[in-house]
Amino acid sequence: MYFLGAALSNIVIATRESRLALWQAEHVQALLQERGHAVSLLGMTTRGDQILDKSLSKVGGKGLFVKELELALEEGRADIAVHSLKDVPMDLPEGFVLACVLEREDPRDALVSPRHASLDELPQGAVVGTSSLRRVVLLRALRPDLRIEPLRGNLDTRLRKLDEGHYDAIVLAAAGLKRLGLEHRIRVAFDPDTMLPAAGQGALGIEVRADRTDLIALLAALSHPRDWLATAAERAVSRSMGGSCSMPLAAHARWQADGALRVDAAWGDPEGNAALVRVHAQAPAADFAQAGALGERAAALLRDAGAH
Ligand SMILES: NCc1[nH]cc(CCC(=O)O)c1CC(=O)O
Repeated sequence: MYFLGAALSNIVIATRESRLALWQAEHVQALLQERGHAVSLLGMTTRGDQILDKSLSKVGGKGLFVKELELALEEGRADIAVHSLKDVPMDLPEGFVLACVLEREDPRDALVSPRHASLDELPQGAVVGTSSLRRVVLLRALRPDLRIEPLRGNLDTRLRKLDEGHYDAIVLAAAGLKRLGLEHRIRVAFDPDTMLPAAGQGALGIEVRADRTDLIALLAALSHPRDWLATAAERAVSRSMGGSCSMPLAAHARWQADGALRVDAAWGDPEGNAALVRVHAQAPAADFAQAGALGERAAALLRDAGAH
């Protein structure tokens, strides 16, 4: 029998069963199949999927979406887990690593609204749905008059709640809408400089057990080194700030024409008493150490400016 490279017999991807999670898992499945690997999916429901009535930040945060998948890797029921990088905790549990970060989709936030074409066109006091503290503080800085109401659930649920008339507009990640063929629902994708994205937004990361060096070598073929370094800098901002999703924090890194990496970061006071803090830092980032140091510098600037 002949194998293409060092093909494993069958790679099992552990995935949540939301439409977006399945799309992402199938995307990685297709990329690996193109390279000659046999790949199947193991669908599972996580605690994060079951808790739909409370704000995530109150019930334990992003880890809720990844723990069950990690258990499947631990027990050998699956080999890899595909995550929206935005939902991956800054520090993985002992024994797990990110094997790669793929090329990033659109990192921007998008406004979705049946009647209004942009944020500026929303009437005074309009109701905007989002449960992201980052989006709350950024929206409040742009339009203090808006009534921001909680909105949870997967993408289809959120769009349904909008269509049922509970909100005048909602804010979602452009990447998720594009992946699910819902790009036509986007009224405007926000300029990242006005609605600074979350660390890792739009990127996919693949998690494996640290001892699976066979998989780590194989997955290097899917890695996008520049997007991985940029998102590493963003994640370093979050880690340095104490990195939970209960923090209203934005971090977005972009490569500059001169080859340096520029990180923009913002922090807002959830109580709304202090003004939005906004900083940026720029440096060459040839490796993870430099990208991490750049992110930490941006975090230090945030703290100097009053973020906590
Ligand atoms: N927090 C949920 C989540 N995690 C990843 C995405 C979208 C896709 C991405 O950022 O990669 C979303 C939905 C959203 O924020 O609207």
